[in-house]
Amino acid sequence: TRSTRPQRLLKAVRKRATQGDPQSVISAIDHFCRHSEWAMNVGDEKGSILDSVVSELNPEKVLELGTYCGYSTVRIARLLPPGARLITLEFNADYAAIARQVIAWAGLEDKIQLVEGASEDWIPRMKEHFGIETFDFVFLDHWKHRYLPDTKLMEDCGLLRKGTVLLADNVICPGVPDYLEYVRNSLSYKSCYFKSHLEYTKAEDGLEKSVFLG
Ligand SMILES: O=C(NCCCCc1cc2ccncc2s1)c1cc(-c2ccc(F)cc2)cc(O)c1O
Ligand SMILES: [Mg+2]
Repeated sequence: TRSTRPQRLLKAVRKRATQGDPQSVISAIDHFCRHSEWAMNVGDEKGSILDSVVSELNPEKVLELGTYCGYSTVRIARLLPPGARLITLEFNADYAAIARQVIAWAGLEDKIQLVEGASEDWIPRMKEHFGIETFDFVFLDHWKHRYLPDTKLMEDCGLLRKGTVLLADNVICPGVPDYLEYVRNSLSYKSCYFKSHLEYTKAEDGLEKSVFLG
């Protein structure tokens, strides 16, 4: 049967990228998505904004909601200090299987824990299951209708602390109006918008960075 797009993306990584070299994995995926097939990775333009937010924060404990093929997982993990840990949640088992292999090709398995399942099921179990107190950084890139309920769930589960940074992808396209309204009007967040473009296209999109004030 015909291969899937994530399978073809992984094949391009193995063909073009060097094992143990995260930057070459990132470049290989961007090349594949620009020249072969579009895929919903955060991409190189928004990815540079993601890089600068992570580099400035130097987080120890990171949560990513929505792994897909592991592109942003690799982007974030390559910048983390030794001993830092990234937990990434993926609902789709086929995506998770590809992401594990992309992460392994980049040589970043030791920093990353990929968990299969739904955010609403796993967020309440983070503390007891992973021994997590609070997260320093959360990257939201999963179902757009789950950004707001999962943010409230993280608040209720005590997973956010004063200064925790939430960075949300796709706040314009596909768009997350209820989430934006919440983080921009809530007295518990300091929020700002980084204007950019939908990955590999000219359409407007952007990232919203929101600092939890406690
Ligand atoms: O849906 C998107 N991303 C979420 C995939 C949902 C995967 C999930 C992960 C997970 C983990 C835990 N719990 C529950 C879930 S659900 C997405 C879509 C577009 C797009 C933009 C324009 C288009 F024309 C067509 C697609 C662009 C993007 O950057 C995206 O991120
Ligand atoms: Mg996205």
